[in-house]
Amino acid sequence: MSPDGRFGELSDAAAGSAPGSTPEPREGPLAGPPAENAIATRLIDGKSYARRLTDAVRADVTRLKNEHGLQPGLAVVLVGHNPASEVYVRSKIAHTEAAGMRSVSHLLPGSTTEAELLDLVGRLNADPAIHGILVQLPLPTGIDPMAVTDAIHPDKDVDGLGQVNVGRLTLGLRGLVPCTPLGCLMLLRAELGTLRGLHAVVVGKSNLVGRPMAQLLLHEDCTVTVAHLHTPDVGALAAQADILVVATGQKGLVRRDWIKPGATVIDVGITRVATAEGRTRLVGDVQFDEALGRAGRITPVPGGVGPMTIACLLRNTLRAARLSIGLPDDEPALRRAD
Ligand SMILES: Nc1nc2c(c(=O)[nH]1)N[C@@H](CN(C=O)c1ccc(C(=O)N[C@@H](CCC(=O)O)C(=O)O)cc1)CN2
Ligand SMILES: [Mg+2]
Repeated sequence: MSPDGRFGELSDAAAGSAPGSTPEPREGPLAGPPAENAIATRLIDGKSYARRLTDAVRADVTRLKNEHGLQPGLAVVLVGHNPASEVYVRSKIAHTEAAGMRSVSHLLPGSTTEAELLDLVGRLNADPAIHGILVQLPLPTGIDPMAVTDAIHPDKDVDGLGQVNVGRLTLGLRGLVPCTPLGCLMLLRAELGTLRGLHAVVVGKSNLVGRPMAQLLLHEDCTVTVAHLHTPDVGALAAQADILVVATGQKGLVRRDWIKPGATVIDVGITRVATAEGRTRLVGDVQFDEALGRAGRITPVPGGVGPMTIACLLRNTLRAARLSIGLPDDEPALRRAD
């Protein structure tokens, strides 16, 4: 982000807002209102934002190949058989290839040891054709995720989870930012324009989402409250939020009275549940039907935050490749915390 707190040109364009401007209310799907005087809740179409970001990345990849003979390469590592992780990894590989990047995948058995995984990461660190390395989480028990994410070279750490990139984000220095919170921020900026002065409540304190999300919102000059499942009366805190980001993995945690009327709600949770018809469907951490008519804007599940995670992964990989040959960073530095 630039000194005025905005993302660079690509991110702004992809997320649909002109640099420095507050976007006009735009047309989009409106849900509700279920009752008179209720708010017409706007659904934030993450799929559409992600498509635009992915298109922009694909165009930049073509330019990078034509002008510099460089094809960005992403290595994805999956250990063991977790059905959800297998879906995400397949999707990452397909999107990487569709963006014109080189995709390398390592699908390892659940019996893989931490030492074997660290050895693979070391080889990928040394491979000049690989610009981004991603180890899919969660890892099987017995492998320390911190040790593995931290073994990835900081310049190839496209998940932004290693100590160096976490430190850079905290200090407001340029670095690679975790994909899901980066995607949430792009959605928020595109929908709301400046976030300065807004009260953001982040429910969830994971290294993957909650903590980096809070840091990003602080850099936007939000007042940030971080709550989690052990926070007493978390609903009353949430109800003070102009921006409510929920990333707990507790399906349906957020009820209607947790939402300040008109607030923007970003639902990061994804849980697969069985339906009465014997099928399955995905639900978020927010009781979606209760949020309609109450929230000003909300990300649906599916089709909200999830697609932005993969689009931001492509964006981070492109950035890592450009930086590897000394091209200027098109993502301006984060604002430094005072
Ligand atoms: N190393 C990482 N591991 C994990 C990450 C991550 O960012 N890095 N995030 C999640 C899983 N994830 C990507 O890995 C991910 C989750 C969800 C989606 C997504 O597009 N969801 C869709 C629905 C997909 C479906 O039908 O199942 C949506 O919400 O619309 C993409 C990526 C944990 N692990
Ligand atoms: Mg999630």
